[in-house]
Amino acid sequence: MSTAVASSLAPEVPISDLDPYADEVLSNPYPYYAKLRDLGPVVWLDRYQVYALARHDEIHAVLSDPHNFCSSAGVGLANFHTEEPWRKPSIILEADPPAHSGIRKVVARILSPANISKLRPTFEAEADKLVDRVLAKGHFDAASEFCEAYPLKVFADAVGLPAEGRENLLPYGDMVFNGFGPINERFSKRLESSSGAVQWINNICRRENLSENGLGAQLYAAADAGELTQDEAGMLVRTLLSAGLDTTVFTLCNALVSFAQNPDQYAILRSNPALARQSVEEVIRYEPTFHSFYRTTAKRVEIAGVAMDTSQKIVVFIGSANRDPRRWENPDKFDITRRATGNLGFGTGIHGCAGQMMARLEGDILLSALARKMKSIELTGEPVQHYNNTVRGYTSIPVSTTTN
Ligand SMILES: CCOc1cccc(C(=O)O)c1
Repeated sequence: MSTAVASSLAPEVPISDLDPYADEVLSNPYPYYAKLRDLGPVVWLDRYQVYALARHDEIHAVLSDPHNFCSSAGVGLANFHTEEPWRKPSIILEADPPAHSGIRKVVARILSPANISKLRPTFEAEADKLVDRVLAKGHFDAASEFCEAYPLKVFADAVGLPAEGRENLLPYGDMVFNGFGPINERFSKRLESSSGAVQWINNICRRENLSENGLGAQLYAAADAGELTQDEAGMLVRTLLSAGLDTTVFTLCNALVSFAQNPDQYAILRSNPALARQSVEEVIRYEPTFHSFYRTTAKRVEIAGVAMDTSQKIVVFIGSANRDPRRWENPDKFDITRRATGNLGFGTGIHGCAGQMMARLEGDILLSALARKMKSIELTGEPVQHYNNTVRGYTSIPVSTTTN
């Protein structure tokens, strides 16, 4: 049916045979994004039978309009109206108003700056310990020994997880983010190898396995107060563990690689560590962890004059919106002095990332701790890219560093 729709619209909608999930595209998507932007505001991806948006304004408009472009049919390629989800849909990410609103209110309170700022002293102490440890080595893998280690310690502690079993977290997140793309080999291989991780996650989200006063316990306390059911509280702990680890790990990886590849920018941060928070924003714009997400038309609707039928999947390339010259001056330059707020790296609207203040807190604290003690950083080998259908980051970043 969608092909018929597309072919009847074909004169209006440029068709592309791009495979956004091909390794060579994932390794450097930006030239492909530029081609998509130049083709037009709406493009038909023939390979996946979906509409694609690559320009900032149309993406911003779709993400800001949950009534016409819904999330309850899934925010990946799979259309929950016609296919079984591989896991129980998220009650916040894959939900629409009104069901979404009450749930979001509880999560927003628990992840609010007021609530998470209490974590700052602990996050700062852990950042100083980790920075001292890796700088004492001088040569280390900034991905495995630094960018992964920090959220797996501070965020997992904040949620209230026990120390053992955390090796399941990144593989589980990798599966979740692969699951927003096609059921390709990358996803199927991860699904086969991670059944243990799925069991572990489902078990660890249970109230009795979490610490007394962590973010997980606060979700169950909201259930005790009648704001959620106990089941919903458990599902939201799963949300925290699905969305809050791989994303911050890769954001920190992208920050370290961006600074190592732009030493002039690191020198600016070094001269003023208070710029750490602003530089996190520029990292999220320049090298967002999230690259693509989907919405589904909830009725017959038009974008940029293109008429779409209901239940049509639309992929929005967030990584392209953040490099759109129609919105950003010199978009391909990593520039921590620019005002990067308002970029779409955390999405926007009612589904804007609920954990963005947590991500900023971790990035701000770890990068300023680094900037105070590390004089320089340089790559001693090619960073090893992590290939995933939705998120971009690294699994290995060999570096050498000098201190004050
Ligand atoms: C914007 C990222 O939000 C996410 C990502 C992955 C899983 C979930 C969830 O709610 O389980 C949420």
